[in-house]
Amino acid sequence: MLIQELKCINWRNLEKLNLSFSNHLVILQGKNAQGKTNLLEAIYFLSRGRSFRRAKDQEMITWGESYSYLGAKIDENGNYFWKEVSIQPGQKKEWKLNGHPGSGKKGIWLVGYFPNDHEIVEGPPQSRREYIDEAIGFIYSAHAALVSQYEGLLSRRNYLLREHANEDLIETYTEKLIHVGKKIIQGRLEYLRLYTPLVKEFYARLGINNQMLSLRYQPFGYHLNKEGIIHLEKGFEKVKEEEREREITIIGPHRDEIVFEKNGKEFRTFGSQGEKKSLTLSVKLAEMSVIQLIKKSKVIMVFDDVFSELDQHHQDLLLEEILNQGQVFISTTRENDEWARKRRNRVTVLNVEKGKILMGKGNE
Ligand SMILES: Nc1ncnc2c1ncn2[C@@H]1O[C@H](COP(=O)(O)OP(=O)(O)OP(=O)(O)O)[C@@H](O)[C@H]1O
Repeated sequence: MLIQELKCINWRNLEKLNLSFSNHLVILQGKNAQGKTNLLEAIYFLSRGRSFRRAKDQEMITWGESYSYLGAKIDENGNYFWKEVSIQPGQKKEWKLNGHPGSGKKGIWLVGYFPNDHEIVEGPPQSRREYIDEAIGFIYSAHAALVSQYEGLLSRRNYLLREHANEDLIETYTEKLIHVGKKIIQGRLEYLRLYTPLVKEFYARLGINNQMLSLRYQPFGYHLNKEGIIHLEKGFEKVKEEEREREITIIGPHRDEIVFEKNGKEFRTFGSQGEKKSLTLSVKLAEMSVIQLIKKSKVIMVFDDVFSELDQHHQDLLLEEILNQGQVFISTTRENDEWARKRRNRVTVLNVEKGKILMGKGNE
């Protein structure tokens, strides 16, 4: 899958853009605050239907303007389609596929890396749960629907516990929560079976190969045996009194943890900045690989400010890794990049300056 053309009108600080991409690797080079991230955000938005910044849609509109537009021509193994979105204040964003109304989530397989993704490794358990559920939900919309159903049930059950509601009614919600919760846990376990070896492989390939990296699913307050049997019912029985006392749902997939360890020590606490960055990148590259395996399509990747915290050796390893993948957009403040110059037949360098995109020196 490739973005062949990209059009932006009134997208954050970007001037009206009409870009076409011939190379698989596009490097957006520029000083701080020029619009590099805004361009990556536009590409991400077209694929995932929202900003990676979790910003409101209206924030995308250039200050002082009344609408925003994005459009991309996508090449999917020789089949072409256009995906477009328009945003206007006070209205729902409008998606079009080949000129017809469509869904924002359909069509473009993409994985993004942005600096706030370090939360996946260093953040609280919730960051990892949200990340995994979103990664699965991007491939299987049924998983996203289950997560949203679970959140609704959880909120209702917590309300009933707070209100000391009728026991039968609470139990009805316990059953529903267990039913949906098990499906979510099963989905996560299945995903992790495919995903874990890939994370380890990329982590080693990015140059950190003298460490035993492990990734495990840690259930909270219930037993999960080796065959993947989920004993949520017994778990709920055990915490019944405590739940009534604390007036909140204590166990379930909303409390589980996905633990990354290096040599048996938790990564979150013991990883160096560089190691954490390499792990976050491995996590994203593995996500890309899973999509490729399942969807049988090359995945577009966007990497924002990817080089900071990595030494030259690890930067080069990453670039070599990336060059073997699908279409990749990278933003960097590195100027006149030696690496890109050496490979200019395979790399397009674009300079981003005050919202304008200019052909970079590496292409001359
Ligand atoms: N809706 C908007 N309208 C106009 N400008 C905006 C809007 N939203 C953000 N900006 C501005 O866009 C500018 C560029 O932001 P961007 O995050 O793309 O920078 P960047 O080139 O990635 O820089 P850095 O290297 O510092 O991350 C910022 O100065 C920001 O204030």
